[in-house]
Order: sequence, then structure tokens, then C-alpha cells
Amino acid sequence: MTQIRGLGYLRVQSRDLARWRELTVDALGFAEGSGPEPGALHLRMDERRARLVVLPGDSDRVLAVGWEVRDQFALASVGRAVEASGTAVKELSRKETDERGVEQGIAFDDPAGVRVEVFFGPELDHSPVLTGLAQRFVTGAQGMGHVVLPTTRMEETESFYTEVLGFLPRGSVKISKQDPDAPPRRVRFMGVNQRHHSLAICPAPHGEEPGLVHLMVEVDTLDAVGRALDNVGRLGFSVSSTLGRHTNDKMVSFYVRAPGGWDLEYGCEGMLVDETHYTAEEITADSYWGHDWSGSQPLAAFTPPGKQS
Ligand SMILES: Cc1ccc(O)c(O)c1CC[C@@H]1C(=O)CC[C@]2(C)C(=O)CC[C@@H]12
Ligand SMILES: [Fe+2]
Repeated sequence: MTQIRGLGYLRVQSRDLARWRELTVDALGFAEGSGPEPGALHLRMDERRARLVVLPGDSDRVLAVGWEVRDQFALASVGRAVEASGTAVKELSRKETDERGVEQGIAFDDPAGVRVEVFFGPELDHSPVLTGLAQRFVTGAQGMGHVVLPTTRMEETESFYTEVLGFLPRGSVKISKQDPDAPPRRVRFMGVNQRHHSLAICPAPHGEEPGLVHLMVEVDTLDAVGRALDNVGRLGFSVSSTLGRHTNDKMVSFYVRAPGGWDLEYGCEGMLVDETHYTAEEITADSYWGHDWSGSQPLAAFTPPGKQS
């Protein structure tokens, strides 16, 4: 069994913090929090000080994906497993743990080159979480949501997350291939709790920034998803995929393009996995209905370097 309990936080960098605030706070109803990093956007979803942090920078990329463990003993155990796999592990500095609002953590790179952090002891902010759509984010035992990471090293990345970090395979979907004789390529879903997937990895043509395909956050009502969809349209954001229901996690969601060429998926009604019965299944369609991607601007992760806007 994995020591990892869920997706804890995500730290990204962007050139356009103002637009990020419009998307997350004004359109999607994240609550704005605070933190020590100057000029950063701290986004609250629950009693944590911040779940999503957007830092100002000269490029748009993922800075760290934070995975949560129960305590110092679980953290030590994960650290040993990562070191035994031949991956260098660093302890988070005092400044880094202060910025993240965690008691202790470690950092290392996954085979895709994404900075992974594992931590325990998140600081809470007990002030009311004033979400903009009166929605509740579904976090708690299911973690903050899921991330989809692009990788040019599919097999190494999959075995790192499953065999080293202990993520459970939660099925896959084949993606269309250009060459009919080539072996099938799959998006692979993985979970660490009752959320169907906390992580998915997706074959990508290059290993450049941003290092992210999407972040999914879940809310408690379809009305909040609908209102968020109205808001992103009204505020001029590009809807990458229309509303639809996924076949694997049963979630009803839409995808909106964030500044930086990756998406935020905003959904509700995700299923809860029961590990006593679950087996990893291969879905043959993304969705039961909806999820029309035809209006999507190209994802930065799938666009050759130098051709990005
Ligand atoms: C298929 C699916 C099930 C559950 C999810 O939470 C979910 O995000 C997806 C879609 C994953 C993925 C994507 O987001 C970007 C466009 C992708 C790579 C495709 O072209 C197929 C799968 C899609
Ligand atoms: Fe997703």
C-alpha cells in the first residue's frame, strides 16, 4: 500500500497573474488566501492555507506537485523508497516549508522531469473559506483533485509512480495513433485514495514546459459547475472542452484554458472507488456524452517547442 494519501497542493509559475486571478477567483470561485511569497496568488479550496499557488515568473510552467503523507514516518518511508530507486532526494529547506505551510517535506524529480514534493503536517487557516459560487470543493480524504502530466518517458514514469511511490493503476484509455503499425499508446490513470485518479500520465512529444496537461478540481454541485462555465465564457476564457461525463470516474466536467497553455478541469459527481472490488479497466471512449474538444486551442505540452504563442 502506498504511503501517499492524496494530491496536497500544486505550485505553478505564470507570466500573467492578473488573468490567473480572473480565472480562478472571479470565474471558478476559488477563495483568495495569503502566503509569504511576494506577488503570488494563493488559492484556497478548504481549510488549508493554500492548495493552488501561482507565482509570478517569466514562463508558464509547473513548479511542484505536492503529495501528502500521514506523518514523519510515512515521509521517511517514501524518501527511502525513492532513494533506493536511484533518484536523488532533497529535504525541503526551512524557507520552502514556510512557503508551503507544511511541517516537513522532500523533493525529487520524476522521470518526466516534474518536481515532485512529498510532505506532511499542512498548516490550516481557520478563517471561513469564502468561495465565489457558494460551492464547496470536494477535497478531504480525496485530496485536492487530479493532475495530468505529459511525459516523453511513458514506461519509466508509470513504473516510478506505481512501483516506487505505490500509486495504484486505475485503468487507461488508448489514444489515437498516426502510424497504424505502431504499438497502442495509452493515457494511464492512477489513484491513491477513493478518488478514481489523482494522477494521469499522457505520452507527449517533447519534454518542455509547462509540464502539465491539466489540473482537475471538484465541486459539490452541478449548479456550481454550470455557473463556472457561464463565468469563463463571460470573462473571455477559451473553453477547451465542453461539458461532458467521463466514463471512468463518472465526473461531469468542462475544461478551460489557463494562461500558459494547459487546462483547468472543473467538475462534480466523481465516483468513489471501492478497492475491495475495483480492477483497472480500459475505457474506449472519454465520455458518455459531451466533452467536445474540437474548439480547443493546442495544448502547450503537445505543441513542438518554438511554436508556442
Ligand atoms: C479520458 C479522461 C477521463 C477522466 C479525466 O479526468 C480526463 O481528464 C480524461 C481526459 C484526459 C486527456 C486530456 O485531458 C487531454 C486530451 C486527451 C489527452 C486526449 O486527447 C485523450 C485523453 C485526454
Ligand atoms: Fe481529468
